[in-house]
Amino acid sequence: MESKDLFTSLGSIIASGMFLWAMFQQYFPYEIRHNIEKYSQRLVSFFYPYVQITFNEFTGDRFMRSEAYSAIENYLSSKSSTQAKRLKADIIKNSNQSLVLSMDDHEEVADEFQGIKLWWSSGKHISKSQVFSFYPATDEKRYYKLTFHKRHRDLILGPYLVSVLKEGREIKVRNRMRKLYTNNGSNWVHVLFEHPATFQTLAMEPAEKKEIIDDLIAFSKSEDFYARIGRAWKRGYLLYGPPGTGKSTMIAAMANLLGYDLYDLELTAVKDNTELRKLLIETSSKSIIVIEDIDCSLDLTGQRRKKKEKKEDEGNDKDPRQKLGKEERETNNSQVTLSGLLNFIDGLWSACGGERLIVFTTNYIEKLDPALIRKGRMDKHIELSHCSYEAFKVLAKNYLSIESHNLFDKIGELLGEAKMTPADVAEHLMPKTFPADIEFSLRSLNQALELAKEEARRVKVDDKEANENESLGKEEAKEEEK
Ligand SMILES: Nc1ncnc2c1ncn2[C@@H]1O[C@H](COP(=O)(O)OP(=O)(O)OP(=O)(O)O)[C@@H](O)[C@H]1O
Ligand SMILES: [Mg+2]
Repeated sequence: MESKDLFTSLGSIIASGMFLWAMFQQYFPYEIRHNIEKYSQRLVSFFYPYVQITFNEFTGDRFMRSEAYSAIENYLSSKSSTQAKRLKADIIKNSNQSLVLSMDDHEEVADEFQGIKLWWSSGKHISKSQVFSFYPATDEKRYYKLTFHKRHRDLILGPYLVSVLKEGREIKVRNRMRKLYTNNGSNWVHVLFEHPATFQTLAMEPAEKKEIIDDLIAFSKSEDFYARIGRAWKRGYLLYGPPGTGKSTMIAAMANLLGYDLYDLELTAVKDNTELRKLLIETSSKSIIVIEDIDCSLDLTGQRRKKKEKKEDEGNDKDPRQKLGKEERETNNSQVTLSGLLNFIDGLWSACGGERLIVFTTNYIEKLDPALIRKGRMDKHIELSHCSYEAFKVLAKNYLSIESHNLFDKIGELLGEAKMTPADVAEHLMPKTFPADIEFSLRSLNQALELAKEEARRVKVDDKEANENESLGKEEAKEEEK
């Protein structure tokens, strides 16, 4: 028998003794009773050197489940599945529909922290009114009880409980259903986020991919680092490249890698900076805030575009159709400004909650205001470009489950000359029959690449001719001038 069990039995004997005392207490005057209780408590704690802490499922507010209780439940789930004899099982509705096990009522599991042994037990109180009810007891109050030796009090109450709550919360985040939020005007609405993209299925150069994954994981683990250097725990990414190169796919892969929620912010639907601030304050920690096509969603080019529009409008005022277009544009126009957006990235609010990634995407990096993309705001710039041979191999593995084929070399060579996006390559590799006709898919891609190469060559010749004609024209003009 373990020493803790021995003490537990001793404790029960003493408790029984106390019960007997209680039976007689009505015959004793209050002072004597009080003294007896006081000394018996001391006696119990003298013989019973363990400390017990109870974590109730509901504290205070009956409808709010205690955060500590659910963190402990998650923390204990892996220990319960290996140690407890009776378990409770539940399905968590995340993308994997995983089964989560926890210990049933009145079970006990042991844990160890820095060589110290401690015990967690589960139990429930049933409120008196429910005990004799014919209906299922709904007023059950569950709790976890932690027992440890009193000489470890400081260590357990400090570092151990902190680590339990932290790990429990992390498990909860990993298991929870993640959400994709979109802004409907000034409110967020959400659906379950179930995008299957992962970095494994993302087609890009392996070294570059590894660098991004390492960067993301380092960010997610660097709470203490950001606190130490006095910066808000956030990081900005700018993804740029032509359409169909995998920018949106990479964002989904980021969310899946880190287990973060996604906030897809449609800036054109935000009325002004105040509304923007409200939306951003409502975002939760462990999330990615995405603004796609940043060059299209905001008048980031400042005065330039305004002037251009004004000029256009001056000329068009007489045409009623054009006028309608102008009015529409004005009503759709968001009043969010570049400085409002910069405030959102650097502002004080961004420190609330922490652990946020901010991702902008654009097809035209050169169109963006330098203030927006300077280092510190957008910490990492990632270019997603045309499909390379390495990227093609990932796609071939994803779509056709092949890692080599005699057409691979030819396709690799053509990819170097013809510019094709991963989206186009994927379209050719997508099986058109079941089971997939590998030969057909690769040949179709090969053919498309030949055509693209020919087209690229023709464009090059046309450009060259145009340049030659231009310089010839200039020379002729000079001659004429002479
Ligand atoms: N690098 C890639 N790896 C895997 N699949 C890709 C990649 N790039 C594109 N795809 C495929 O092409 C489709 C379009 O890609 P995606 O939407 O990510 O492009 P994008 O860069 O966001 O384009 P846009 O600039 O138009 O928003 C995706 O559904 C995906 O299946
Ligand atoms: Mg996209």
